[in-house]
Amino acid sequence: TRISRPERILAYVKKHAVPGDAESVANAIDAYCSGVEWAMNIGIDKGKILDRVVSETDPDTVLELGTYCGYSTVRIGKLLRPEARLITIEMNPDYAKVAKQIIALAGLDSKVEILVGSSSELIPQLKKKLDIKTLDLVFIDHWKECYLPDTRCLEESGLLHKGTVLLADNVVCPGAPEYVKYIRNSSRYRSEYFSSRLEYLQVEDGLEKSVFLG
Ligand SMILES: Cc1ncnc2c1ncn2[C@@H]1O[C@H](/C=C/CNC(=O)c2cc(-c3ccc(F)cc3)cc(O)c2O)C[C@H]1O
Ligand SMILES: [Mg+2]
Repeated sequence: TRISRPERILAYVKKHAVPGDAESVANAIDAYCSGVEWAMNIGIDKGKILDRVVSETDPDTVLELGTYCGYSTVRIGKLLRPEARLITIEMNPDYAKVAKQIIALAGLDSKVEILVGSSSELIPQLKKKLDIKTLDLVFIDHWKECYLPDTRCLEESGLLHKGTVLLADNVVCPGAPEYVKYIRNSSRYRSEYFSSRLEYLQVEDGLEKSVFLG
């Protein structure tokens, strides 16, 4: 069988990116997905909103749900302070294998830890296994029907503090209606919608930023 789309992306990044240069890795993935074949990375337009939220939050500890090829992992990782940590959870071992190489190529492996498994199983273990107290930023970009149950799990695991930022991709396309309904109606969050476009296309999509109020 042909190599997978993530492996085709990895091959292109190996050929076109500069090792240790995270920006060139993200640019190579964007060039491939704009010019050769679409992939479900957050992309350039929503990526700029992600960059702004990460920079404004200036987090010590970040959790990402849904690594895929590691594109947003690299975009976030390159903005973090040296002592900050980014934990990213990916249930598909083949995707995790590609992401690990892309993150290493970007020179970010010292800041990033990839956990292979289901978020619903791993979130309750984060405090014990990874000595994490609380999370400053959570980027949510995995299966859309998992956004809400995992957010509830983060709350119940005591991983959110007053001011923790949740940033969810695809709240318009493909959409995460249960998550949006919950988070916008909850008195425990202050939410804001950032309108943008679906990665590499002219379709509307956007990000929902929600600050946990404790
Ligand atoms: C529960 C759980 N735990 C750990 N990893 C998990 C997990 N659920 C999915 N994952 C992992 O995240 C990744 C999944 C992401 C799901 N993202 C999507 O389905 C997705 C889909 C689109 C899209 C838009 C328009 C279209 F016409 C077609 C597709 C765009 C996007 O930005 C997306 O993130 C890979 C998967 O292995
Ligand atoms: Mg997405």
